[in-house]
Amino acid sequence: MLISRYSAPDFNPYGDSAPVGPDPDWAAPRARGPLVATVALPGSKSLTNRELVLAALADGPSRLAAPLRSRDTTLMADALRSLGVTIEDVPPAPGPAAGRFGPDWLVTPADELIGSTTVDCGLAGTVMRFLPPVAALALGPVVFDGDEGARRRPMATTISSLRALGVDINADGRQNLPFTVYGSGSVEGGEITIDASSSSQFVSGLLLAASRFDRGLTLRHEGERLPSLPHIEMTIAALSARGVTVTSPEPGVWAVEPGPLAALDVAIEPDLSNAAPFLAAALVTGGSVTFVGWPAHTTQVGAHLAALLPLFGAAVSREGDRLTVTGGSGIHGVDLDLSAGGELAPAIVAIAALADSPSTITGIGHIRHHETDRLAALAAEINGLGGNVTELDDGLRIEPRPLSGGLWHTYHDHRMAHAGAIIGLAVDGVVVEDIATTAKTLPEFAALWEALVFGEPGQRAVTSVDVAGADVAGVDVAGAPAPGAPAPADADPSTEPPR
Ligand SMILES: O=C(O)C1=C[C@@H](OP(=O)(O)O)[C@@H](O)[C@H](O)C1
Ligand SMILES: C=C(OP(=O)(O)O)C(=O)O
Repeated sequence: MLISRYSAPDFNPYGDSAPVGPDPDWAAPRARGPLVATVALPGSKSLTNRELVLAALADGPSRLAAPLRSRDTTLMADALRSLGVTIEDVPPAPGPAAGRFGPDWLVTPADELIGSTTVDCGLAGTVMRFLPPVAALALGPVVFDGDEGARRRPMATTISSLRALGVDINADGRQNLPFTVYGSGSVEGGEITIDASSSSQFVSGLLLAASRFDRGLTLRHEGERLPSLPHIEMTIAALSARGVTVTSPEPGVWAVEPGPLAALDVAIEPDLSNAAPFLAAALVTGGSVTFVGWPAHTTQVGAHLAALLPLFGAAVSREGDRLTVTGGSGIHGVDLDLSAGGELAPAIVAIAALADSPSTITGIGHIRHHETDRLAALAAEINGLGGNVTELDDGLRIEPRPLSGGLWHTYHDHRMAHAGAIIGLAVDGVVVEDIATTAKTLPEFAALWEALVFGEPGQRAVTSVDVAGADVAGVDVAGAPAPGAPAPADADPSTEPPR
């Protein structure tokens, strides 16, 4: 049965006496037993923002089915519109996800990209690193700026690489936002060497636009590390699907042939990185969470969760497009190199903080440059609840300790909010600051999480956040633990930090 309890804007899960409305501080719901639920989530941020850029540079209109509607993707769409691209809501195309995630986006490229505009990057790495190469193809100046936190994110490689390609940029001596790209309508292209140690997005941003450069691009990375390789593979796969020839003659080198980008209708996969907190809930509460819409093949790094969560003690099974994570044998510490999937780190570290033995997560020095310094933020917040987390140069050492409630700061970071919610499942009195920050990639997060924890068995909670009448995302709450599921977290010392 469909119910709309959680879609009511003034729904208050804490009872009639508690305040309703946009309280920025959110009492993270505590699980009183194993959570058993089925979850469906909206589209991937990384896929939506790549396909928006590629569709804008293509040789004809492209339809994006089930795109993510969130702050990061709205900023991308608005920025492309201001460069002259038309992006309209259209009725969903027939297909398995038709209408489930609201209207499709129809992207019609401009005859000529126009500058003389300002791009608000918000805090979106994909907007600030993917769009300057596109702006270089426009005619006229394009100013790039963003949130205060965005002005701290590294941009030196974007600035220097475009300059090496002959593009005029005025950054007033800064290596960060704001800066102005003076697009001349074309980029000659050629061969350049960059250092993408602090973000794979520098590579993806150049590759996405490179087939539109007169001579294409040969890009070489030279630096101490190259994080988030799956995201670069996602870029290459998206380009190949549109007929662009991309090769990687050796690790850290990519060559993009000049030529047209084909128009293409694309169905956006659900966001598997945003699945992390929901799947973690199964592990933390000894319950069972099924994610519906898990792609058979994907370049999303969130797919690694199916291999990562068993390292902590979860059982993972798969039937068609349903991936089920079941907890119950406790949570065990892990030693893990997470360089391929730094964006999964906040959820992974939150799980590790509730484990029965220490964990060391390495290979993630670059996440100091994400929405916030995630190594410092995770250490500060877990330690603030009584934990024992030590910052390493490129990671964290987590020695689980009994945790107690308190304010969990989020630093404008959606995944810090997810991490606080995970810990709040097992610890009384965790209050997550500024839960609205989750709108960066999943505006429905709090509603879905409340449905997961407070939902009445057998009922379905849906949210319809920004598309009237659309079933944007949902949680089905099951009546009983899955067969073989363990006792409630309250009764399981391994998931219940003592206090
Ligand atoms: O290209 C992308 O869509 C992304 C690449 C990664 O960036 P980093 O390489 O900076 O970690 C990832 O963490 C980010 O969430 C999204
Ligand atoms: C690092 C992230 O975002 P961004 O795309 O802004 O870099 C993230 O979503 O975890």
